[in-house]
Amino acid sequence: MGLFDLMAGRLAVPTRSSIPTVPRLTGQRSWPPTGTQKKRGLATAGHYKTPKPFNEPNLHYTPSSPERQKLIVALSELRTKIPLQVPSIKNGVEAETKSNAEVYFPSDNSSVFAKYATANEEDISSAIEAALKAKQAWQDTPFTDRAAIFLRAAELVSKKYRFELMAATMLGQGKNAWQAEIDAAAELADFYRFNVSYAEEIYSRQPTLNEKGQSGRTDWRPLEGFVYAISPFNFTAIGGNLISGPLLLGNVVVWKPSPYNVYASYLVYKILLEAGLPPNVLQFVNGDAEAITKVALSHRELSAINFTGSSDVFRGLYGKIADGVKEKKYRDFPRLVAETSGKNFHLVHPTADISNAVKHTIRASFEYAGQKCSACSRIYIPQSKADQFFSEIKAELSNVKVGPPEDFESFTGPVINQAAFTKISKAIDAANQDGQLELIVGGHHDSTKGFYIEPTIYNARTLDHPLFDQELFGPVLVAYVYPDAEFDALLETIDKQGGGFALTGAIFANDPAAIRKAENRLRYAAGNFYTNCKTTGAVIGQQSFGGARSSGTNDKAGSANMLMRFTAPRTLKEEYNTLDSVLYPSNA
Ligand SMILES: NC(=O)c1ccc[n+]([C@@H]2O[C@H](COP(=O)([O-])OP(=O)(O)OC[C@H]3O[C@@H](n4cnc5c(N)ncnc54)[C@H](O)[C@@H]3O)[C@@H](O)[C@H]2O)c1
Ligand SMILES: N[C@@H](CCC=O)C(=O)O
Repeated sequence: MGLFDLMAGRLAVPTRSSIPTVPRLTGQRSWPPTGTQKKRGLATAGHYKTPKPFNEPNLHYTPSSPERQKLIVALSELRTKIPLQVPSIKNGVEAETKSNAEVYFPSDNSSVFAKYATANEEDISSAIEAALKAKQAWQDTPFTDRAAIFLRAAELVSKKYRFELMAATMLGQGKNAWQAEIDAAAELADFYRFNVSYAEEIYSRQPTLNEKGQSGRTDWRPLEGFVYAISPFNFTAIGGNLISGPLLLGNVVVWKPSPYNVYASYLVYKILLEAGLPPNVLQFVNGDAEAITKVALSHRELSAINFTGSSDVFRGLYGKIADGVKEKKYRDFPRLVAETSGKNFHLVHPTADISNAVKHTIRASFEYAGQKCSACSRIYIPQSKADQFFSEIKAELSNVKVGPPEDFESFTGPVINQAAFTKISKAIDAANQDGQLELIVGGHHDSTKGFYIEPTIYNARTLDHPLFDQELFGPVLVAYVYPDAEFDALLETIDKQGGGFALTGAIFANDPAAIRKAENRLRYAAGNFYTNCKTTGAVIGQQSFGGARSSGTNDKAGSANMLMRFTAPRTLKEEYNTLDSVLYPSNA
């Protein structure tokens, strides 16, 4: 089955063959392009329109569905290869592995999930130089061909490798089937398809006015040096996206994924090679985050950072880059693009449908153990509805199973690692003893086998409790019950608290005036604000994603705006006439 069959929408039957190791990739194109490939590119004349992007239809993994069967097979096949190996890669080929680091299963903390090769300073410098060397050929590659690689990758993600990517995401990151589906299958494919159309949209932005006898163009150049992408553990799609926007626009990228997502990221890297990405255009490096970053941030040709992770890490990067700029270390002022932490809120109005608000809150706070930057971790409930809210949420939570990702009944999985478990369990232990907090539900943790935290809700007696400001990144929700008449004043408090973050927020109400009031007063409290809907679950192409204040640079993942940050536009003007004289008529 070729690319065009896939693009025409004919479904490939997912095969259960696993992704081959890097040197044995079947579909990899040779690079630089051979004579034939070059000629084929040049023979194409016309303005190419990329296919209209669409959201990958979700599969639902119901008990007797074929997709559940395929996923089970993929999980057991992956398990036969444990511990999974992630080699170091040079020039797109597996290199001799110098040292190995290990990561454990979040659901089984005594078993190694994957081993990965760590790069030393010299390896990172070589990776940067190799990327820079590959840059000219890549940026000269017609957009049609760059786009085709990502469209092909979207097909590989959503079909041939769907279940393998999901299995890696489930075992490595502790996601259940649905969470893996919306991340590693759907969102990743969506990013690739939509980014192609965003890039096309940018390229089509051209001057519309010209003097007679002149023409103008905008040359949407890639940035001049290299982009350094650093991705978090919690979404396989985020790493895949951080690299794809810059690459599509002709940039070269050095990618350092999270160690806690290392294997799924490796699969993404290999899929891109199989889809035809020239090997050196993307450098996949693993190892000590600070050491790798030190080399990248010392390089004169660092042109941008594309970061997703915690605000504190980003603050450190920002500071180091600012120092470098002051010292004239860089040729450019490096672009800083970051999506970071949140302390996201649900605001329940007295007119809200409480049962609906309860269900959305459980999904927003406890799906994937609260490890989404968008997870709801603070909620404000009107006094008149508090009893109903708490009793319904307790009843609903009694049906929520906490357990390993491979158990299809599990709703809340483990948290990612020992550090996360220690941080969250300490906070719970302290909260359980805190006279200002009433435990509504949960409050237990257990790391005997995996890193499990029970979905936990506290009702705070005061609005100034520190839990309203601290991002725990776990399944812990703090509530405040407000007097119904104090809704307006509460809006001011919600805006001010939340640790300075401003990522996502939601109001549940059936009063249009209250909804508009909240939208207006909370204008800067969230980059994504939803009505009668949970704070999580932005869909690419529908809700571009990101927040300002301490939640990032708000360039919005899933938008042309984000891609724009990785271009250095050049303005071109051409005159077709000659000058008759130096002096202007007004000089007479
Ligand atoms: N806003 C968003 O879109 C978004 C999306 C996902 C996650 N997040 C945030 O990410 C965090 C969770 O992810 P995480 O635990 O992987 O975050 P993290 O900040 O610990 O790590 C993110 C990345 O930075 C690297 N890193 C860590 N320390 C570094 C250092 N000193 N120098 C350079 N790189 C360093 C890590 O290895 C990883 O690749 C949460 O705060 C969450 O809110 C935000
Ligand atoms: N975009 C995702 C969150 C990504 C961060 O972890 C959502 O909308 O839930």
